[in-house]
Amino acid sequence: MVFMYRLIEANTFRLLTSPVPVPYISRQICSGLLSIRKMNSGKDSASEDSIPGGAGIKLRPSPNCIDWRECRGAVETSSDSLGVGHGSFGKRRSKIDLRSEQRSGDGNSSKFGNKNIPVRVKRSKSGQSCCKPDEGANHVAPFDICLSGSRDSAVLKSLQEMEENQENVEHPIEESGGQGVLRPGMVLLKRYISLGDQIEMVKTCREIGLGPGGFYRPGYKNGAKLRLQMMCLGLNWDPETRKYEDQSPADGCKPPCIPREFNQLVETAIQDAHGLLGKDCTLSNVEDMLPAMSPDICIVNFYTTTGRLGLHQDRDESSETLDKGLPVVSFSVGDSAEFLYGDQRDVNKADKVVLESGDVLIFGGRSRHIFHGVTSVIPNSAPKALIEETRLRPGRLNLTFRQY
Ligand SMILES: O=C(O)CCC(=O)C(=O)O
Ligand SMILES: [Fe+2]
Repeated sequence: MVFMYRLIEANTFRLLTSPVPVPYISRQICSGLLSIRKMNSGKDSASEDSIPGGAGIKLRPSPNCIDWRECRGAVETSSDSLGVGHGSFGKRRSKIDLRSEQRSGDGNSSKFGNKNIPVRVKRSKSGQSCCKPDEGANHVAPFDICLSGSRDSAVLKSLQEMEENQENVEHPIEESGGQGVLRPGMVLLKRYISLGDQIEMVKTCREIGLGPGGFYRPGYKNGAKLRLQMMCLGLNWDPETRKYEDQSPADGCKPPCIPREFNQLVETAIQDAHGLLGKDCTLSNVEDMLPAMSPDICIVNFYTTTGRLGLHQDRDESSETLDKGLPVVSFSVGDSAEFLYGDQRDVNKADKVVLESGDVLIFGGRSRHIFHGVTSVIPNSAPKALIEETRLRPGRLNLTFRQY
């Protein structure tokens, strides 16, 4: 009943508008201020399942993005559910201890919050929404990255298939080359995120993703769609304009904030990557190879098992960020994926690595402009306990953090 209400309400609140270029914006939404000044209008051809690059604006992100915990419109978890925000996610590690953590008995621990209690979605007591979507447009309910109901046949089927699959399949960690420096400025931390933190990350993304500025399927004006669901935190990235803006094209809402715990984990991961790079005695300053950064943007993608993303460069951040080579930090959770990367937009010339649940990939410095993409998601490869705890749909959650 509550869920029905939620769906009806979501349909009333969300709308789908085609992304419209906003050359000059000075907008105030929910006390957030952002100014965008158009610098140039360089434009490449946009195609389905690729994210073309092209920096074109100068903007100043506001620290006053929506605090999704206080202002999440129709979505609220009960006080006994997520417990997010009270933990110390990401603070716990200063040394790299990767493969062992996820495999060992305590690998599912999380300081992020209470891990055992399922997410419960209900209407906010206040019914408050920071966002007043426009009226009269198409209404689309946000995409739910988790399946509802523990007895959902899709969950049971997925768990069963996963069990069968994982009995036969060799673990791809060895095939994928393990962790380390993949190329100058590009570091892979295998199984870096503990299972407990992965679980909390899924629950948090699910909760934010069901609220204002949540998951939707991005596309272009010509009707082509990316083969993924997306939600942007901090600032919204628009595939049509390839610009960062202060509202989501799906519902007109201001993007929710990046949870503090996510940013802490990013910072710790960069420090640990520096630790790895520091083992190379010829490097006098690891920051020359891989600069540090403070993320103010997080693009959260969810790929179903047929999802993918064409080769592209991430080059829509500010010229300062790009010139300094401030890294993109990517978290993978759920099913594994084949990730391609290389110097050209050519799949035949690209290198391949399998990104598994818990992996952190960092590319900055001389690798900041690499072409990269996801060619396939490997079905039934997610950790079983993650699916059991979160009911994450078959597929892969990916979070990429950037500094504008
Ligand atoms: O899913 C991934 O691993 C990559 C995502 C990505 O490249 C992006 O969002 O720009
Ligand atoms: Fe990218």
